[in-house]
Amino acid sequence: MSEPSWTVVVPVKRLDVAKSRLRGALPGVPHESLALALALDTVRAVLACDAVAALLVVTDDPRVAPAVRSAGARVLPDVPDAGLNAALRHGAETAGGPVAGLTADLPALLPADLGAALRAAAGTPGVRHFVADATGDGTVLLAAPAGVPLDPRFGAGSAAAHAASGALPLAGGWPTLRRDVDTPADLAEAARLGLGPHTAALAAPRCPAAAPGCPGRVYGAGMQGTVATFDGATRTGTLLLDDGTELSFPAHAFDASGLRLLRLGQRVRVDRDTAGAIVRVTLPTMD
Ligand SMILES: Nc1nc2c(ncn2[C@@H]2O[C@H](COP(=O)(O)OP(=O)(O)OP(=O)(O)O)[C@@H](O)[C@H]2O)c(=O)[nH]1
Ligand SMILES: C=C(OP(=O)(O)O)C(=O)O
Repeated sequence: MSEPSWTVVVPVKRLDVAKSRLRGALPGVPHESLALALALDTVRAVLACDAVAALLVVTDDPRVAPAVRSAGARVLPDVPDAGLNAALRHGAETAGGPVAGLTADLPALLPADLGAALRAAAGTPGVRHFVADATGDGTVLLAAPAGVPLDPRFGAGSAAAHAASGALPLAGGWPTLRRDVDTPADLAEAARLGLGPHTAALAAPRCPAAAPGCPGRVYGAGMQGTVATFDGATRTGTLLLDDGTELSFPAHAFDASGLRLLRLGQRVRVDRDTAGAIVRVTLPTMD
């Protein structure tokens, strides 16, 4: 485990105008509540990441600010209120030290994926690094070492823009980091990876039939699968569920099992809470 050193800057647009391509994705859910849930699940993962020293959320939204503040973030006003890159520059100038800009639409983000990317970004000193989104066109993370301006170029085609500006792409898999959510199809993909509790709480009740691809798909107590990967250092891993989907599990879900390790191929049961968050990965025979 490395020293936490990064300040992460997360810009959050005013909820009434944010995530316009997602409008109506969850019938019956107010759009602002969905946009807020995406941001809160992103923030939750950032704050749980062992490579992160501080989180700055740049926002003027009256619901976002108190919610992220009580989660442990520092809130900065959206100065100069000139879009995403201006907000990121404002946060980065306030930060000092190594700083990373991260989008607020990563509801499946696992702290281990973010931590691995930040550690990789520290690999080439003096250079900015970025992580492209799942399509390869956009950017989810831009990281600058101490003393190097963040110089963000988010927006359409930002992966190419960041590369052209001298930033190096990071090649790790990190599926939960690369899964930004702009459209209903993206939300279904994020659900396949495992939604954070805020988004799952909104999505789950809308999908009682647990249809494949449904954004709210939830595996209830008793869902079984086998261990596909397990990292003893982070206590996280992935499962291959019996319905053929892959599911990442966080450290606290492993810790709740009382087990000392998981073996690849081992059969396990997944317990989730009513909001859909994975609370325990355990042996099928254990209560
Ligand atoms: N503070 C701040 N954040 C912004 C602004 N514009 C975009 N963002 C944030 O930047 C990130 C990436 O933006 P997009 O994915 O394009 O999100 P969006 O503009 O809300 O979504 P669309 O309306 O669908 O384009 C999200 O975390 C947004 O909340 C802005 O003007 N100010
Ligand atoms: C802001 C970006 O795009 P999107 O709207 O696809 O999240 C980006 O990828 O830089």
